[in-house]
Amino acid sequence: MTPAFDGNEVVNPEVEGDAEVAFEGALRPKSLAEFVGQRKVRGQLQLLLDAAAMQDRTPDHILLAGPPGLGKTTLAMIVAHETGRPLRMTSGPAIQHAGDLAAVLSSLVPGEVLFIDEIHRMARSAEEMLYLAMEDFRIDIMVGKGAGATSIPLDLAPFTLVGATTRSGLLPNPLRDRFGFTAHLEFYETEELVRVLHRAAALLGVEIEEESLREIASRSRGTPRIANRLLRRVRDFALVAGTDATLSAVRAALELYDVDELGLDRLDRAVMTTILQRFDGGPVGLSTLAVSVGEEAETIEAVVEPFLVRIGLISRTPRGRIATKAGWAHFGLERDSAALFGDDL
Ligand SMILES: Nc1ncnc2c1ncn2[C@@H]1O[C@H](COP(=O)(O)OP(=O)(O)OP(=O)(O)O)[C@@H](O)[C@H]1O
Repeated sequence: MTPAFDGNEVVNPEVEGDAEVAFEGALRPKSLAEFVGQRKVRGQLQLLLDAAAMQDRTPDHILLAGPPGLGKTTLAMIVAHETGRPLRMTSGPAIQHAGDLAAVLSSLVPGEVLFIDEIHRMARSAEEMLYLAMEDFRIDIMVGKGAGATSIPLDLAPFTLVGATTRSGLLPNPLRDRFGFTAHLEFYETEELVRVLHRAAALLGVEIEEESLREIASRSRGTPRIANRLLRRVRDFALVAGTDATLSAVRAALELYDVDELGLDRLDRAVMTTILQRFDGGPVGLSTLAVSVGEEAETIEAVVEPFLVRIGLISRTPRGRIATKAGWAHFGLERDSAALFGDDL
């Protein structure tokens, strides 16, 4: 279900209207050479694809792990494009029974790239079927029930599985072990996002100055998807205001959309102020935090936390999340004096 538009869709990777999806599709790089950043992963992937091509076989299965919007779907598409094979896309939540997976696997053509997004959310029974499929390109189809049940082996066409997950820790070891290569995607540096934005601005025909691109990049939570969306919001802002996309237009647009100088959005700030004020800096457990801000624990863990940890505003401890010195400072608070500020920062 697509949540209602609340003016914050620009920085919430969970919200995707049709226009946003079409926009993303148009901006996706088609080859590894066009893919910005993630230098190490690109090199590793290139080697894997080249070796498979030299031996005329399907590339090993690939697991892509990392927060939303860093390019997992894009990389899956690139694997298909670079190998010249068709791509089949599905997602963990769509595979609720082993039969759902059997239907997909049995219809793959030789060499096809199968992309399973959110692979950690697949049904357990399907996971077990996938082990055999990944290893031996074979599945066992169960026919009948109870004492009369028999399993019929079915050979599959060789395929490359590309799995994507925001929570690789949730994948069972037997599944994780069957991937020949796991790529951990990292948040992007500002300079890399500037390159992503240059490319997007050229493709969208947006005229924008270098310093404006840099400002957008530095406030994009290290995430290309967010950078591209902010660019679109800035373009809209400049269009409606009848100005160029100058630095001051960028700042005004980002202020309008509640994106602060570090790129924190409304949910990031809600999490931070809850830790700082309601729990006096923590430690606070994930589920308590999720209830307090009215958001799913999974969203907090996969979307909000990785970035707050990366920029050093919180740290994760066995007892829960705690605000760091920098976290207190960013909100103009100090631990001892925090209690004086009440709940409405
Ligand atoms: N390295 C990159 N260079 C240029 N553009 C990128 C790069 N990575 C991602 N993008 C752009 O960011 C957008 C989001 O990327 P993508 O959908 O691949 O992310 P994702 O990791 O699959 O996210 P999710 O897990 O939420 O599906 C796309 O429009 C894509 O063009």
